[in-house]
Amino acid sequence: MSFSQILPGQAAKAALTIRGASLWPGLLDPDAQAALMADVARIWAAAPPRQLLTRWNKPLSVSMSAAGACGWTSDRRGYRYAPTQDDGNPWPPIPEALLALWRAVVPEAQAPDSLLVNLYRGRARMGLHQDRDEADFGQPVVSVSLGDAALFRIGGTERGDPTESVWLNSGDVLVLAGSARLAFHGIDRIREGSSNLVPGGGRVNLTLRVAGCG
Ligand SMILES: O=C(O)CCC(=O)C(=O)O
Ligand SMILES: [Fe+2]
Repeated sequence: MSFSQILPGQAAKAALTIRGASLWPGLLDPDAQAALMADVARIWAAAPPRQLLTRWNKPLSVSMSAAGACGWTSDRRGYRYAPTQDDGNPWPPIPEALLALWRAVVPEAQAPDSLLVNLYRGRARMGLHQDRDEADFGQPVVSVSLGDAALFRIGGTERGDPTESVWLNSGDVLVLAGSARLAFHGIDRIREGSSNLVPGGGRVNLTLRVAGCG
């Protein structure tokens, strides 16, 4: 993939901002999206997606997998980054194409040590939340959308702050950094069948973070 040639120029100029978050619509072309989907299939072969339980013993509607030195997980003990899968196996590596994308869009940041792979099907959604299980909020969060479109909502650093919504489409890249790093955000719904990129349908979201385990 040719991120290293295309991206630095584009990454400097192509962003829209929404509540302080940077959005690059369509940064990944269809070939890059298909190659990333093949990377996701390899991650799923080593770490199958599953509906994690919350502290309240309720399953999340999104199915999750992970890659990297640690993987975000949830169970009755709460949310955390785990150094291995439940069966003790290591998480698969973060795909090289995503590491290259990270370097292109957030060149000043430390390398990511964790990738969360979210699968949304049917009525899956993600309630408004902050990403705050990481060690250093000075490091950004980079998220890539693949497959069906999703209605993304973002507000401020207080739960009651006003929010704005935008449809995220396949190939879009979003960065939460600076004042938006701790912004509340979530996914209200997906538009099922709006893409056929994901085998079996739905939407995949890839979120790269510096958890602090690398
Ligand atoms: O699916 C998305 O676009 C957002 C996912 C997210 O916010 C998260 O996994 O923390
Ligand atoms: Fe999040």
